[in-house]
Amino acid sequence: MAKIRVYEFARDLNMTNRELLDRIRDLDIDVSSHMSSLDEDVVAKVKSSLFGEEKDDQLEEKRVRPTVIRRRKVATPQKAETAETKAVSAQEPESPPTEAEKPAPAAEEVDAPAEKKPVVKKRKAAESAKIISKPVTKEPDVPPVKEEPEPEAVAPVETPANEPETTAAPEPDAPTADEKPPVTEAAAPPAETTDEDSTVGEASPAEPPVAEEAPKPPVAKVKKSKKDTPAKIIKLPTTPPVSSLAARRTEPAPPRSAQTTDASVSAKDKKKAWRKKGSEPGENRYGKKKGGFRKREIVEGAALYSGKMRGRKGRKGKMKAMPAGQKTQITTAKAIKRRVKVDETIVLSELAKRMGIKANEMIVKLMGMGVMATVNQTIDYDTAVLVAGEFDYEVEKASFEEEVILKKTGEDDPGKLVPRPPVVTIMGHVDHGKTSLLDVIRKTRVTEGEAGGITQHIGAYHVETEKGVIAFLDTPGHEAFSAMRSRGAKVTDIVVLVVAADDGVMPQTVEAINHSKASGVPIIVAVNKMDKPGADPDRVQRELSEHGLMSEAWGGDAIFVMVSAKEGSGIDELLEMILLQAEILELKANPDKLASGHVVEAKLDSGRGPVATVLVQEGTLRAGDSIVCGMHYGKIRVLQDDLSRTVESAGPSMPVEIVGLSGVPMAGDELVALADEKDARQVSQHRTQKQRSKELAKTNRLSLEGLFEKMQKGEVKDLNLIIKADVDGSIEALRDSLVKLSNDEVSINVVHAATGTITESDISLAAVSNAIIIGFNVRPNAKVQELAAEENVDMRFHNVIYNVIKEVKDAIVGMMESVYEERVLGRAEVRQTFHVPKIGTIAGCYVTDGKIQRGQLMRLVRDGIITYEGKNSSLRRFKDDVKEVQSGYECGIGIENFNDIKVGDVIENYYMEEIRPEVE
Ligand SMILES: Nc1nc2c(ncn2[C@@H]2O[C@H](COP(=O)(O)OP(=O)(O)OP(=O)(O)O)[C@@H](O)[C@H]2O)c(=O)[nH]1
Repeated sequence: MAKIRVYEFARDLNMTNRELLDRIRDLDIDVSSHMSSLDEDVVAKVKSSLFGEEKDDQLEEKRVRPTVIRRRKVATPQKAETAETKAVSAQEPESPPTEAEKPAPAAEEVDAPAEKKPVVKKRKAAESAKIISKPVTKEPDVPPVKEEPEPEAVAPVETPANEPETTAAPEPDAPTADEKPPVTEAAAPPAETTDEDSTVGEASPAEPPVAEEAPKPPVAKVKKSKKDTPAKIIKLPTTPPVSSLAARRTEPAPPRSAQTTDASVSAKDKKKAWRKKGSEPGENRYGKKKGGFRKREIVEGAALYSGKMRGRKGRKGKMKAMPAGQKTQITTAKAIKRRVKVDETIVLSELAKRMGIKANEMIVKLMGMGVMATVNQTIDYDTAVLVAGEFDYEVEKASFEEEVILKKTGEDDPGKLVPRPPVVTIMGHVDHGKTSLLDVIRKTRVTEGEAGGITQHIGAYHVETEKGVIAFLDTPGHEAFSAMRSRGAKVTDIVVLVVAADDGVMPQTVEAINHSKASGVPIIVAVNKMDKPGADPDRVQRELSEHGLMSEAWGGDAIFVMVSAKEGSGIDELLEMILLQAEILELKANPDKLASGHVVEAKLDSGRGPVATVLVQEGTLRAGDSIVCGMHYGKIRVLQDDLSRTVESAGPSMPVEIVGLSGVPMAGDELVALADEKDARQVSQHRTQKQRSKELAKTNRLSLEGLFEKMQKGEVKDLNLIIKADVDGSIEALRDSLVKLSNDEVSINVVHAATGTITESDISLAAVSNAIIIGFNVRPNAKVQELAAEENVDMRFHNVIYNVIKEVKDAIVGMMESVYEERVLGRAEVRQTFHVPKIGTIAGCYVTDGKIQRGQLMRLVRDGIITYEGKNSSLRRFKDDVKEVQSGYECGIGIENFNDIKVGDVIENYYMEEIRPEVE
């Protein structure tokens, strides 16, 4: 045998280097360190000395696990009987005296405290009796055991200095079968219990004498031995992983010398000892199935941190292996995922977001493609396709599921179709008597209430005649309303063309004929004003025949009816002809489904919010229905017929006014009722978004193209207009007639047109686009007026379309007559109203700005809309009549011939100043 180094020898003997060195030095052999080499004879000498000593000691072995047996030198009982042990025994009256004397409990002391040490450390030895009970009470499965406390009680004895080394000792010694007290056996917890459990269970049986263990060197040494003999320690599965960790944390290791030295004890003896513990070979020493033991292993050192054993402690303390963390992989989206859906336009940032790339990258790419775009800029579909292609993305045209949501069904089942009333549109030239004719039919006097005597917007009426029901659409007669008229024709079944017998065919008459023909709508000619002396029906027939309308009397198929709205003659015949024509048309609809129809007119009502006149074409519209109407949606709160009577439902061909929309729709917008309000909102939101993106894209394009155009045109000037009106119909009328005024020198553009009052954003837009604002039947508030003055924005207010057109026309041709410009004196807010008998309503006001003068012109503005224009009839402070009231004061204002004053209204006081045109 060659020389062997001390540490190798110690490892073979399962001893610590220090222990072995001590042994060797005890034999008077000179060794300097664990690295010293030992000769064969020295090794033999040491061995003999060691074996000789072992013979004195009892060798105790304990099978802790099926595969693990712990061996320990057992000290003599006399040595184990320390004073402390006795004390502990004395404190336990239940303990049989024999047990106290037994060496076994003392032997436990060596190991058992290892787990309990933290408790022991905190308390003095004198308190050990109290501490003793703790581990037992902690374990619900374990009944009070006399033996339990012993390890704790003894612990301080063994490590008087409370050295952490002792605490780190995790291995409870295996008691022999003989020594194990019966009580402990009964109380012993199952092997699967926690470390503490096992410690308690294993600690209770009789253990080898402590004497030899007690004076053992500090654990620091043992720790070294542990390091020196890693392989063997790993083989000992007694200590669960957590204990191993604890041992590592508390640097010094438990005294293991006994075990390590016993490692050489034959397996035969171990088995023998084991069999005594368990009644059956398949059971552990507690008679329990031993399956749980197999799973426990001691893991120490690097193994603890290896991926194999890394993991968390599962239920019952088992270590669950967890896969080692994987390196982050950069993946490329699948081809199917590299598709984005884009509407007609998309905001750049949104596209970048959908593609999962940075907006900056996209901007750079676009710049490379010659497109300058910012993050919030809208790009059209084609650009989106190109830029997405650069990033390997495909762009699909998003066909929003609007159709799916709206569930547009095809043809109705013929069995469900029932006859419906005809929808008749009355068309004709200005002042040929359309409204008068309808008046007679409806037997009302609508004409009188209209501003300027011209119909401003489409009205829809439901007329019940003796022969049947007819729905009438009263389209405005002015040329400006052509667009709306053509829209009206789409929902129209029959057109009644009114031609004044004394005037004959005029431009709008021809236009009406063309619209009707284009829509394929049959025409019934009503030759009106037959009562007039100059009436010449033959002339009308002749002129109309030139436009393809040949009367039956003249051998054609066009129906001509001679009427007089003034006298009411020929009306019945006209209605008869309409119903006859309707019969030929076989007009049918299915009333048993959700309604759909078109908006005839819409406005913002100060009290009711957005109000739309709709003509139901199919199905039945009911109060409470969820609807989507153009870009708006809502739930119908109120349904009213043309006579303002609340109705529950409206069937096909029934015009009704609806309240409950989120905004004011446009005339001609389609209305669809949906089963779910959520769907309605979704469709509306989608439409709004689409519209916004369209406008944004348009604005961007326009600015560039406009610049180019300007350069091309050279001297040509643009007149930009912003139109704000109370109702949509007026906007269309104004837009059409104003744009038509464009000539070679001036190009008129409507940059923005919307319903509602003039807002601050309108002023901003006018400022940047150098536009003139035309307010039709609307008034801005004081703040907006101030802003307009600041920005030098010209605002023009009118309530007759003709006047607007004339003003603009005159301005273009440079023939402006002296104009009267209004000068606002001041405004007062209505805070209270009083009714004074014989006088009417008096508004209790507070003058907010300027001053109010008696007898001056005034207008009543409610929610930005002009409700009334007239004069203030009275002005009082307290009971005195005054000429004027300055701002900051309260006053009472009476309005001439007007009593419908409400709290919150604003009274605007003004006068007209004549402005002479400047002579160039
Ligand atoms: N003598 C006579 N006058 C009529 C008759 N019908 C209408 N008028 C008059 O003709 C004028 C115009 O009538 P409206 O009904 O307003 O004509 P309109 O076509 O509706 O006009 P717009 O709304 O501007 O398109 C009014 O002064 C009526 O009194 C009629 O049968 N006989």
